[in-house]
Amino acid sequence: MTPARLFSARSRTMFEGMGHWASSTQAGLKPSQPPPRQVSPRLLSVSCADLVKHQELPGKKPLSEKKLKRCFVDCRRVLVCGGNGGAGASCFHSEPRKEFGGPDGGDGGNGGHVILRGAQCFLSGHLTCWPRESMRLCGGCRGCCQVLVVFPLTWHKRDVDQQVKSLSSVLSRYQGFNGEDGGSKNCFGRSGAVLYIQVPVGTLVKEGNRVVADLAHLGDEYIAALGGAGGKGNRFFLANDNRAPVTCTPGQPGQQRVLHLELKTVAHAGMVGFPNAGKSSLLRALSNARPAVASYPFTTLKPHVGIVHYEGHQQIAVADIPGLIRGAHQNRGLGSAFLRHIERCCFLLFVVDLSLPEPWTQVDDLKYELEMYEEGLSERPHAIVANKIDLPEAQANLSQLRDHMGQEVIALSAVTGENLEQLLLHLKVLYDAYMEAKLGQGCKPLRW
Ligand SMILES: Nc1nc2c(ncn2[C@@H]2O[C@H](COP(=O)(O)OP(=O)(O)OP(=O)(O)O)[C@@H](O)[C@H]2O)c(=O)[nH]1
Ligand SMILES: [Mg+2]
Repeated sequence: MTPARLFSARSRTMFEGMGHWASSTQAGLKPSQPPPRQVSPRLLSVSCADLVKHQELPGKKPLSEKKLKRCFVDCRRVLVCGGNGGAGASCFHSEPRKEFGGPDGGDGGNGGHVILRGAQCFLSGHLTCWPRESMRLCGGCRGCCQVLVVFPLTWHKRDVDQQVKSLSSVLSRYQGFNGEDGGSKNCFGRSGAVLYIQVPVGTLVKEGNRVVADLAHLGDEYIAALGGAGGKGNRFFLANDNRAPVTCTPGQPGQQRVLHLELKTVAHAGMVGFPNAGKSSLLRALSNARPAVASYPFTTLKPHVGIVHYEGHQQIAVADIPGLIRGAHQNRGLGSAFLRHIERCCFLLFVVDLSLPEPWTQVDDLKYELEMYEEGLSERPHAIVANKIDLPEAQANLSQLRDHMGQEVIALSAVTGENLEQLLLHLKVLYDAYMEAKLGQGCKPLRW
């Protein structure tokens, strides 16, 4: 299938050869097969390059990586307290000509639970107990349109944009809503509303060292703290041997727990590579994500996820993981903190800087680091992407890399857009294989 991105390119030239390309790829074109004769491969490359150049959004100043990093939090310690139950009432019915009407104290309402919910939402982790005037219904995404999500009125769209896939807005303490006390005339107190804490999909919930929940899918929920039961009113204690009970019970306090939230970025493909290999440049070329690009190492300080659109509304999420170096598993460079973001990726793209001598050593080192972090991680389905093919020294290294690897190497240039379409097609092949494997196992595949 042909990536829809190619069709949605702004370049007019793209559409000239589209008809042939679409029909032939739908007939089962493999990424290794050359495109059909009628279509000039150069035309496709040029359109990708155009895409790379024209992706800047007009009028929107991109935030610096440093500022984005400040907003990115992947660990949080949270104290969650369920709402307290309301107290039962103790009173007696009384009206003219019916002086001893019996006990009519109602029960207290139950305290509200505190629930963690995996949401792929532009709002994450916002407290729902701001003053009523500042409440807004979030209709912005599938994950939370039924939930009352509240945020301060002073926040702008740009502020909430940055909350995506981060625990930065999860507060250190959440208190559930209390149940109301019972009243006279058998009035039961209202139960406290459920307090939803929106956390990004891929959040692991730990209590001590024990993993208690894994919110790996959109809409996954975990009851972090139970609300306390409401107390009983004196009407509840009415019995044959006690026609006028005065007893009523107070509400139970809500459950209190200290939880550790840990975010592991969830994406279909994870880009792994040494600093300066061109991972961020590649993500910019493939998607609308805007990670910072610069010629110094460790430009990227947090994972970025970009979406690659394909025909039929299929979307593949690609994550740009900060650069790894030798010894990353021993906390060298940016350390092992970012290795955990690779764990959740369904398949990997090893991005190699082809302009450096002996580029195969980069792949070996990367695989070693992954293996040291978690056994079997380097065995995930993967592709080797040799970047910077536009540089003269890269051409000489390519054949050596191919000989050493003994598998397909996708040589491309993230800057000029040369051969990007081969990567797009290969991504789709990896994605299809992943979907098939998941459906074969009867598991729910990750959809974006
Ligand atoms: N000539 C050429 N330069 C490239 C290409 N891709 C990336 N670069 C350059 O390589 C440098 C590093 O690119 P980045 O995309 O920031 O690399 P990165 O892998 O994200 O680096 P870190 O964020 O530090 O891990 C930049 O100066 C890019 O312009 C390419 O295909 N050709
Ligand atoms: Mg980068």
